[in-house]
Amino acid sequence: MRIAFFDSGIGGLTVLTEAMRKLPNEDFLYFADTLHVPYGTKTLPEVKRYVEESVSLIMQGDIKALVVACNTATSAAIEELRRTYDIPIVGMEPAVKPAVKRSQAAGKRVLVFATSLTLSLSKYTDLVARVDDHKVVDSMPLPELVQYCEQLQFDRDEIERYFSRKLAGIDLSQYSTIVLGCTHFPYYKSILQQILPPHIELIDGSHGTVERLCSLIGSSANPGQAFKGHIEFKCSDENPAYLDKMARALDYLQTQYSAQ
Ligand SMILES: N[C@@H](CCC(=O)O)C(=O)O
Repeated sequence: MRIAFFDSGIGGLTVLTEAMRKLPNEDFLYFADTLHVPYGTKTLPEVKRYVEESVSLIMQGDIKALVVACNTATSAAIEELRRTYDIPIVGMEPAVKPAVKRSQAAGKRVLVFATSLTLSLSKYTDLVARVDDHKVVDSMPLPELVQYCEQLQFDRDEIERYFSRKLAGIDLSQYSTIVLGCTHFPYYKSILQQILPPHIELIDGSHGTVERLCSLIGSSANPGQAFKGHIEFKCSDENPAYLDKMARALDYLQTQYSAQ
């Protein structure tokens, strides 16, 4: 039986990469909803429907656990999925709580990057209301970064120009922590580390999500071993070129990891 990963596109591969390191003996199915990517600029009813359709296809296979490796899909539909299927389902949400803790120790603010839909939904606004006692959390949607990522645009100069535009007018010295609240964004971790002031720490949810997966499937993390499992890639429009893109994106992430 395999563990399924699901995202609108290639974003969830950032979480799969972490799972391959921690669970090197598992087999995985990775499903991208290429018919409807991006999710983050669509409406809640649309995304709910796309997630339900995708997950019903995924569940036709021999699946022992599902990772919704997408903050937007999690915010929109995780409760419904958990009501419908009785296998372990792990979702993702922007890592606001640990970010607030770290920023308070430094006396600084937190900036959350996510999709427009994630930032507008109650799952996120309730989370911020719960943990942001001192009103230090600011949020910024980065829809273009999802598009760049889907085009495998990893050119440092291009991305640097994009962030200069986005962050113009923001005093980064006030921030200690940036939360990457969309699974497409960790592709840009090393570029961001080069272009942001060095005191800013980037955090994302991959590590916590895979820890949660390990505990739900009763498997202890086994890092350090080479990955020996099998990965099947699928996408909703069944485009062979996209399957190839997923393989290239996964290679890119593995190069990034091994360079760290
Ligand atoms: N992977 C993204 C979804 C991006 C999109 O489809 O707009 C997330 O974690 O939110």
